[in-house]
Amino acid sequence: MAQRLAKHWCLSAIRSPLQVISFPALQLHVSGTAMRADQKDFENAVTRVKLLKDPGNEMKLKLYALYKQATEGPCNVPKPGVFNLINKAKWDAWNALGSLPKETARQNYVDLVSSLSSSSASSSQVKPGADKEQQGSENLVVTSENGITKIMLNRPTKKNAITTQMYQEIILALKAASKDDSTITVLTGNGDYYCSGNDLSNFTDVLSGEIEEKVKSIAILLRDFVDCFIDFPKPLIAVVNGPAVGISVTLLGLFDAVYASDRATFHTPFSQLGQSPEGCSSYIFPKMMGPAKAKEMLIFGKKLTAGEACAQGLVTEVFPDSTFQTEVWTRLKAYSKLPPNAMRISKQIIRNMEKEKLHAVNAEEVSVLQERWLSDECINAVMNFLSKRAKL
Ligand SMILES: CCCC/C=C/CC(=O)SCCNC(=O)CCNC(=O)[C@H](O)C(C)(C)COP(=O)(O)OP(=O)(O)OC[C@H]1O[C@@H](n2cnc3c(N)ncnc32)[C@H](O)[C@@H]1OP(=O)(O)O
Repeated sequence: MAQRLAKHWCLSAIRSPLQVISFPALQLHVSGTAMRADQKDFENAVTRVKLLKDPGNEMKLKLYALYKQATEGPCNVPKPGVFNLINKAKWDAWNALGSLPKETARQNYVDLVSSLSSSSASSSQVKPGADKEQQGSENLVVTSENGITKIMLNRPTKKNAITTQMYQEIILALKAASKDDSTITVLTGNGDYYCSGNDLSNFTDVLSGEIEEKVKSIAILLRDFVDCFIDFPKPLIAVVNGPAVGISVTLLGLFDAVYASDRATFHTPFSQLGQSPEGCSSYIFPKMMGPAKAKEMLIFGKKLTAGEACAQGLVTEVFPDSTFQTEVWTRLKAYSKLPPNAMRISKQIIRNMEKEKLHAVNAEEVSVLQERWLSDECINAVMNFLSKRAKL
């Protein structure tokens, strides 16, 4: 079974030989360690490493070598043949560690993952108080100006589909925005789409035997991601500039205002994808729009127009596309001048009634999804989407 799943999810591993080096391999020899890493630290680092921005092949080899040394000790397997490029590179890296003790390798692995995590974090943070500060990455542009922090999905050629790296960057951007001196935070998309949801390639960069681990790390990421929206302390506004799909729709229930262009549509094709709802929508949508309308969306995948979404309470207000940006940003500038503490406190008093419940719903949705991602229904639906687009 595991082999069959891995075969399905493995498509994207067929590019350059070193691209298929798997992430638990990511290790480097770092000396001068202050604290000893225990087995739990090591396991956490193994989980975290899969969520990092791709650090490049050289670093992946270092991580691989340290991982092998930490778990199996010195390399004593036969050297792969000269044409077996990937395995030979991995063997060379492991063998180069000689008789490094397992504990040292484990510590070095943990230290290296920490250093990679913090450099990836600092590269996407908005500095408090920045005026028109531009941060983030190519795919996520974060700016802060006139009391408004704007987080913009910037992958228009892929309809702003969210990669695992972008989930992490959004978490960091929200954490930074919660502490900066802006009064409101806005999430929007660049191009004709607001967001096409989860990037369906997120599961494909795995090697045989790694699918369960990968799914587990994505589940942790999803839970942290949604938790950030539940806990976000300031007014959070979605500027829905075009169609929205999947998780970008379900999350809207956690925003404080949702302004939509009349070109926007709202689509949650979970059953079609063999998946199930997330973003606390299984709880918020029925409360917001009544069970009948919520089930039409979440079970049957009915796509709503902006007007319909507004009538169901998912959208605050719809604007003509031709004047959307001007009208919405004028409105937001006015809101950003309201007393920030009063807004935070009002948000808090509303959210606190339900916070615990929302965290519990999030945990339950993620646990169900984790199983769904391993189901034939889900694998077949995602493979179907990806294979239609595969360029040979
Ligand atoms: C880690 C936590 C996981 C949380 C789980 C969340 C659940 C979800 O979000 S489920 C929703 C997943 N999203 C989808 O099912 C949408 C899939 N995309 C589409 O159906 C269509 O692309 C579209 C209706 C959004 C747009 O169709 P259109 O004909 O206008 O454009 P395309 O040619 O199809 O797309 C352009 C380009 O973008 C790529 N792309 C679009 N959406 C995604 C996506 N979700 N994942 C990966 N790639 C996507 C598409 O493949 C095209 O790429 P190429 O130009 O390279 O072929």
